[in-house]
Amino acid sequence: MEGSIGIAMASCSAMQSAVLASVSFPPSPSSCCTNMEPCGANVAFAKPSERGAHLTWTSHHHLPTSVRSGTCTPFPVTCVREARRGAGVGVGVGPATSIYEKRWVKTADHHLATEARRSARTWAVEVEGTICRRQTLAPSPEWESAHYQRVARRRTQLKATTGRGGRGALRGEEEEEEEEEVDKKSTGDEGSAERTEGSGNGASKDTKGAGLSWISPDWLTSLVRGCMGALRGPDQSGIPVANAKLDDVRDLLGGALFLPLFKWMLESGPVYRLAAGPRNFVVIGDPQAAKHVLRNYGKYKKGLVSEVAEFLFGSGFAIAEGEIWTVRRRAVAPSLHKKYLGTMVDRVFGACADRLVQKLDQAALERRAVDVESCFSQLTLDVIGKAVFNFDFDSLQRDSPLIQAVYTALKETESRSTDILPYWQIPLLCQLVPRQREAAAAVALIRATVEELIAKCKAMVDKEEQEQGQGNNVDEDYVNESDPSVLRFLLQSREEVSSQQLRDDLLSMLVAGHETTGSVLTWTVYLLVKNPTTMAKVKEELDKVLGDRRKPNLEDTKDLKYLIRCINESMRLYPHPPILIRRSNESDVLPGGYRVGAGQDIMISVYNIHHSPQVWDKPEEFIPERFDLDGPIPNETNTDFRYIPFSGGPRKCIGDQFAMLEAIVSLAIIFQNFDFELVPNQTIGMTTGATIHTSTGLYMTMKRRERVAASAASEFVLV
Ligand code: HEM
Repeated sequence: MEGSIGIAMASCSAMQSAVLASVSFPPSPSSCCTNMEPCGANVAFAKPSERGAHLTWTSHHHLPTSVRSGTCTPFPVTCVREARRGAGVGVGVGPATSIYEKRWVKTADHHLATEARRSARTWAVEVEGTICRRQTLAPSPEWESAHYQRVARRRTQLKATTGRGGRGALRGEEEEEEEEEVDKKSTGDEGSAERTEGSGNGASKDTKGAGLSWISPDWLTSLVRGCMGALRGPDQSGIPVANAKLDDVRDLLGGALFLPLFKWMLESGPVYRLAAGPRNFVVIGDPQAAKHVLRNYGKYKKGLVSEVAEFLFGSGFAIAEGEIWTVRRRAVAPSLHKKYLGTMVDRVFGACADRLVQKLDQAALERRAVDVESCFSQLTLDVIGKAVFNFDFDSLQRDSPLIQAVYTALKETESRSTDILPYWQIPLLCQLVPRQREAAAAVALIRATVEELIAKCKAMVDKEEQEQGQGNNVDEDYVNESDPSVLRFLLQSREEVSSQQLRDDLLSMLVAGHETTGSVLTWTVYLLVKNPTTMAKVKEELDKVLGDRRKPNLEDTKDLKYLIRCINESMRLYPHPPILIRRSNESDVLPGGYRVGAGQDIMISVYNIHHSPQVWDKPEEFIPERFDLDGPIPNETNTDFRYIPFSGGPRKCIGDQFAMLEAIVSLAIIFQNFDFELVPNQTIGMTTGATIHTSTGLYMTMKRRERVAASAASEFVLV
């Protein structure tokens, strides 16, 4: 029913929660579980060859029992196959030590990786007779583009000198391989014979208009072309169509949705059409077009995102439209006022970060590696629990099923946005499909938790009012001393609101404020640990501004300018969410002359804008100094929408200041206390829920910093 894309997604979403690990070819016994924690549920292997031949297991259930049970017996990789595009599995089969496929597959591990990367094919790994892993290894767009241009140039030269420039003109094994790839790039057909002259790097960019750009060879694009052409006549939009291959789409569905979008931007330009089956998206990677869409909220609504996330957010204002959104945003936004933020800095952010320090302290003593991504997810859940509900999830100390539930639900929203058929609108099917049952259970858990917290707070407010006869008047900067939470503010202000609406609004805050900030912390730490000079500057600033004090206050946060720039730069490189979704209410023309029809689904790829070489110098490099230290904190307005990590326009994030303060305080406290080191030989892949996650965790070891080692005792008390 779902079609191939839906099926790929169903299995992928199940895979996300599965144990992921890296292996090398052949896996070495000594690599097993080194430096990883803990064995069993988090089995990981990290032993790359020098050429990076590690591959990732994506299905826990398919791992051999010995591994699943955590005994970690080394196991043989018996066979590697190539899964051919569109043809299922099973072309070349051979033992891992002598893999062959057609004429070019070599024998040892690094050859496999090189070849797989070069050809961007889908590889499957078979262990004990079971296919464990299937993943496309794509070459980097830069490599790919340079590579194919080089081959095309050489062919042209040869043609000029010898009159022969077609297939077979270049000699030597490697050259033949290159030729074959050029052919595939040009024609989109693996078995095809002659390449089309002049199709160079294989991109089907249409510089003259959309009509020509419908030349995409892939069947999906062709299908859409046919359907749209039949329904609407020739395309007049001026929007080129990305040359999306089925393998690209598989990748897109399996993990990091935003990565192929970036690849296609390099091929097709900053605004292009993605014809993913019957649904098609206009993908925007241009700041001016993004500004136009985000600022004109009347013309562009949330659209698809509201449809696919309704099962989670209900009528919560994060996805609501029209009157409900206007009224509820107006009611909730004032709760995050300046005095409230100061209270959070003093009483919540520092206290929660200090708990993390205690947890890391233990690991440092035991010289144990820790998955800092999980730690930050726990930290931010604890923070948002206190900040919104005055409830202590204490997830840093004990497992909270809520974290997994939030992740499962968000992953489901992402999956729904690219399912070919919205089968999840049929209640009966939802009960039958395991992915839907999991999602429903996750939502039920989140809702029950929020309802319980609201009920408790309501009872408290009623009791106090009975005892003290308090009125309903709430000042603009009202903060209840014993309970400074958003929930308390809202109950005290006695807005007319149904319990269900209140539940959905607070659930919106819980979900929107938890994963996002956790991911910002994760990637900022990652980038800083990878850039020791920058990290040294951060620590120097911390020592200068805070001295021996371990508790930054609201004023201090303004002086931690370099740390703030590091966070800004981290959110440029890793925006959360990387894609914003909108739908046009009416026909419109985007800056650049691109025409969109009414009802057009749109993806604003924040990732594309933030990584575009047309927008940023050295876009792939981590350079906090690119943002002037004495200038304003970068935002959508002062960068003219070149930098939009919190979106822009009326639906901009309401928690931006909250999140920045939380990140500054948490990182300040953590870096005051520890020096971090990356566990070597990890593959840090990316995948998405609503934010960018690592695909296998981010493992680090840490040491107490000398200067604070003596004062390990906590200063903070969580109120
Ligand atoms: C660094 C952390 C955060 C990032 C990167 C972030 C990012 C965003 C972005 C990009 C949007 C707009 C989505 C769109 O335009 O479609 C958004 C909306 C929203 N965010 Fe955040 N957010 C963060 C933290 C928070 C926090 C801590 C809260 C709550 C305390 C929060 C609450 C919300 C809400 C309620 C919305 C929906 C607003 C509306 O539609 O009116 N966010 N966020």
